[in-house]
Amino acid sequence: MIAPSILNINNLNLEKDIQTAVNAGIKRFHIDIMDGHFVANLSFGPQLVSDFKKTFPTSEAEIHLMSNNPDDLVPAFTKAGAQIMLLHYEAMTEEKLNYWLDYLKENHVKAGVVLNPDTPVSVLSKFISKIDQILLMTVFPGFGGQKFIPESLSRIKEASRLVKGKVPIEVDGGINGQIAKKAKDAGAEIFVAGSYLFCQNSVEKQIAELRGILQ
Ligand SMILES: O=C(CO)[C@H](O)[C@H](O)COP(=O)(O)O
Ligand SMILES: [Co+2]
Repeated sequence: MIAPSILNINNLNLEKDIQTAVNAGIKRFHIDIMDGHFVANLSFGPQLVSDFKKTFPTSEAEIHLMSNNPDDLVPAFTKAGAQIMLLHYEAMTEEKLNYWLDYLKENHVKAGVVLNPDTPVSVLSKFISKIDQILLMTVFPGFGGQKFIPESLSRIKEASRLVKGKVPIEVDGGINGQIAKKAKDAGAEIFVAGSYLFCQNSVEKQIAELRGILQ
C-alpha cells in the first residue's frame, strides 16, 4: 500500500493534490503532525484532519504524531477523525505509550508504534500483541525531502523477523521508486512517500510509477 505524506504539498494546493491522488486510487493519507518540540518543525493541527475527513470522507487519515504531548494531542486528533494513529516510542515513557495505545483501541482508532532510526528494533517485541502497525523511520523525523538512511534496510529485515507477518511494517522518509523496491524486498508493506509524489511535475505520473515498481 502507498500512503502519501501530505507534508510537502504546497499548503494552498492541498485539496487539489489530495483529490488527484484520490482519483488515482489512493485510499490512505499520511498526515505528519510536528509540534516544534519533539521535532524542530511545525506542521498541521487537528483542524486539518477534521477538514480532510469532511472533504474526503472515504479516505483514511493516518496520523504520524511527532510530539511529546500525547495527553493533549491523542484525544484531540482522535476527536478530529484520525483512523490510524502512530506514536513515537521516544516521545513518552513505556507506561504512557501503553496507556495511549489502549486508549486508541477503546476509541476504535488503529494504533501503531514509530521508531526513530537509532532506536533498537527489539523494543517492538513489547508492543506487537497490541498494535495494528509498525512505522520504521528511514530518516530522522522533522522534515520532508531528506535522504533515505541505507542502514534502514537491515532494520526492516530485523523487524520483519520479529513480527513474523503479524503486523504490517510501514516505512517513512526518503522513499522513491528504487528505494521502495528494496524496502519491499526487506519486508516493508506500507510505503509513505511525500516529496517523491508531490514535488515533481505530475502527481498522477509519480503514483503510477511507484505503483508499477511495487507490483
Ligand atoms: O515523517 C516525515 C518526516 O518526519 C514524513 O512523513 C516524511 O519525511 C515524508 O516525506 P519524504 O517522502 O519527502 O521524505
Ligand atoms: Co511521517
